[in-house]
Amino acid sequence: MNGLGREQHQDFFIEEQVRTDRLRQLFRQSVSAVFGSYLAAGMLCWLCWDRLEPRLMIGWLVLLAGSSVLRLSMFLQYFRSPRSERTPQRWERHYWITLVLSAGIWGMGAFAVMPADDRLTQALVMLFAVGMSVSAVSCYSAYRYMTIVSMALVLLPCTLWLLFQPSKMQMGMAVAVLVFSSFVVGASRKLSEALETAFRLTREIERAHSISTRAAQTDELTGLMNRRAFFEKAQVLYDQCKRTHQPLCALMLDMDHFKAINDNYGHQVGDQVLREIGQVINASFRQSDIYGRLGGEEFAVLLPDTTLEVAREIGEQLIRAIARLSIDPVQVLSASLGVASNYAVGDDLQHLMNAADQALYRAKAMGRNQVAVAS
Ligand SMILES: Nc1nc2c(ncn2[C@@H]2O[C@H](COP(=O)(O)OP(=O)(O)OP(=O)(O)O)[C@@H](O)[C@H]2O)c(=O)[nH]1
Repeated sequence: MNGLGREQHQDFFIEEQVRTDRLRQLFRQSVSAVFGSYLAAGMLCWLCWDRLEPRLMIGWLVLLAGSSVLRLSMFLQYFRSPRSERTPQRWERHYWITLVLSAGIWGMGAFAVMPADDRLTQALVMLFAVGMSVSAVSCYSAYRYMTIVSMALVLLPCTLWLLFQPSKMQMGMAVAVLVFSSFVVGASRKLSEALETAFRLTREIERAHSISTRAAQTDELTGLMNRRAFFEKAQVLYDQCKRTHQPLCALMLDMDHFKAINDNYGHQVGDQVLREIGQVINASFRQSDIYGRLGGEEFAVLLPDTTLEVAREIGEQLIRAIARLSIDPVQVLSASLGVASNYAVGDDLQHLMNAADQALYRAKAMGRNQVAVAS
């Protein structure tokens, strides 16, 4: 993937993360809406029990209870599902369906129970409907269109009916509700934009942090871990092997006569040699092993759960692989390697690395291009 392609891919990835964050926010914020909408309807029915048609109220409350149970079971499924399955693709449609159903039942129910000739009760019904629509702003702020649709479904049936009534007071109430709603819709846009910006910024900061952390831990030339990252990870591995009484071996590798390669062919060729050695090392070890470039032409590897004999054999294979490299115009390439085991040397990482280093210098002293084991 080229630079532009990678950037587009990362932007797409951030967009997906922001959508997932919005969905999580929606589910977290709106659990209370299920109880709130049922309570509001229940309270309205209780307050107006003598003024409204009981059969209609009971029918409304039963339908609302059904849609609330449906919504609650969706919330339960969402919160019980593994994080990897809480995706917008999986949940947004479900959410929309249950939202439209419950807001529709609320709005149509309020319209059905509204008496044609009792202004006080009409005002009370409108008061509760307006309260419901205001709470939609706080519950669905992560999804602006959900706010608007739920407000419309709750408010419009009663409001439109009032708008076309002959009385000035009824018409005025409807117009006031519509004007008030238009302000709420405007505010919901600002709120959802602010939320989305906050989610995007958080994700971008996380991405920048992970890029800078990776850069701080990586050796630029070879792409392997740098010295600091190697010793940080090595300490964790060393402690873990010590706790679990696992054998742990260290390999120290140093190129032979590397100065001559630089002197004879130039620094760029020297750099290319280091890059290719980095690739050989990268391809030679397990995921559980730790390896990095300690500096110059020196590399280190830690092999958990590995005996000294096996580590020595792995070291032999590594210097044979390096000797087989053909990097034009370099004629001959070789490396020396020292091996040590945590069973044979002192009680900390530094001792283990020093022992492998001393073995490396013995390999150099014995004529290079070979492996020496710490005694
Ligand atoms: N091209 C290149 N050279 C480097 C880099 N880092 C260190 N060097 C060179 O590596 C060389 C190391 O030389 P020495 O320490 O004398 O080791 P050597 O020539 O390999 O000799 P022995 O280790 O004794 O076999 C020096 O010339 C450094 O300048 C690097 O990142 N790129």
